[in-house]
Amino acid sequence: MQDLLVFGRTGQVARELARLAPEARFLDRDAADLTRPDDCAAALRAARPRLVINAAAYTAVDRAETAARTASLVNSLAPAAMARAAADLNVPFLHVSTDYVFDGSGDTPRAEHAATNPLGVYGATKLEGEQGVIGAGGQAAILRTSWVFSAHGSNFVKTMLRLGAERDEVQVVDDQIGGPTPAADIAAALLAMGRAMRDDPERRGIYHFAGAPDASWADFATEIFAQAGIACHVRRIATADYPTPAQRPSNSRLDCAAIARDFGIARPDWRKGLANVLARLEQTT
Ligand SMILES: NC(=O)C1=CN([C@@H]2O[C@H](COP(=O)(O)OP(=O)(O)OC[C@H]3O[C@@H](n4cnc5c(N)ncnc54)[C@H](OP(=O)(O)O)[C@@H]3O)[C@@H](O)[C@H]2O)C=CC1
Ligand SMILES: Cc1cn([C@H]2C[C@H](O)[C@@H](COP(=O)(O)OP(=O)(O)O[C@H]3O[C@@H](C)C(=O)[C@@H](O)[C@H]3O)O2)c(=O)[nH]c1=O
Ligand SMILES: [Mg+2]
Repeated sequence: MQDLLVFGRTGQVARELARLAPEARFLDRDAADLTRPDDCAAALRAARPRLVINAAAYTAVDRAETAARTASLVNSLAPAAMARAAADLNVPFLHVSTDYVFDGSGDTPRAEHAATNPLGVYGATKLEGEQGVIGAGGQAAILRTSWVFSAHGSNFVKTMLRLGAERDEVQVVDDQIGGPTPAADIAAALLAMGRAMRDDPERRGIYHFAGAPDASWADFATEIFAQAGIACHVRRIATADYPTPAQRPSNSRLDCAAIARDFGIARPDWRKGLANVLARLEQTT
């Protein structure tokens, strides 16, 4: 895609965007540091893009609990500043957000308009980012996704492959349910949305997008070991038996009907995405 500007270069989603749209411009931390929101706005204005995607974020959920100031700059103030600059230039702005804006109560999938109530600093700063992006008043869309994995960066698949090689058993929570989502499918969805937004200035708003079928982290771990041929037993435990600094939502199910209706984008089967990621990891090791 021509004249596409992406904030982020090294992250999971950014790397998959680079595979699908190598001609785009990618700004890494040196080119645009999100702890400096004004610099990000200036970089956006200087690039004169026709479409902007923000794929950078502070994603260390537990560390965010004691780094609220940095998380707020990166996840809230920088995206808001980018969205205002994009609105001034009259170019569409796409932003990525998370299931962690919800508190995870209940056991049914949440739609876009469902009440938010983040449980931790990461989710709270991502929610403020959403509000800043929408509040900028331009043509903006937010893709809320969940449980992202890919061959790059740090994610649950790579953690399980590492632990599975070291141990006979891992203990994994079985009472948090959500949709694991391949970063490659997120990148494809963002590019499709971006094209549609450039063609139709009315297209904007919040959309949910997650892999199917919904699963627990223990289900996810079990499938990772099965596909990778690793003999490691998954002991299913309760969240209460896996204490972490930040609380995670129990119910991360996202209702993805709106993106299917408005953009024709269906939930991808994460088990196929997992096979692709394992094949790519196999090639590189
Ligand atoms: N990972 C997940 O499970 C989920 C992620 N999301 C959202 O999806 C989006 C993409 O996430 P994902 O690809 O997983 O992210 P990663 O954690 O893989 O990468 C984060 C990216 O943000 C960059 N970044 C962090 N801080 C700064 C900074 N101060 N200045 C510039 N760049 C910075 C990192 O750069 P560097 O390499 O220099 O640190 C890196 O490129 C984010 O908005 C995230 O909130 C939503 C749901 C789930
Ligand atoms: C490593 C490990 C984790 N767990 C649990 C902890 C947690 O509840 C769950 C997943 O662990 P993670 O550390 O990968 O989870 P986390 O980093 O919280 O993942 C989240 O990242 C942010 C950026 C998002 O936006 C979310 O959608 C989600 O993907 O599994 C175990 O039960 N056993 C283990 O051995
Ligand atoms: Mg993590």
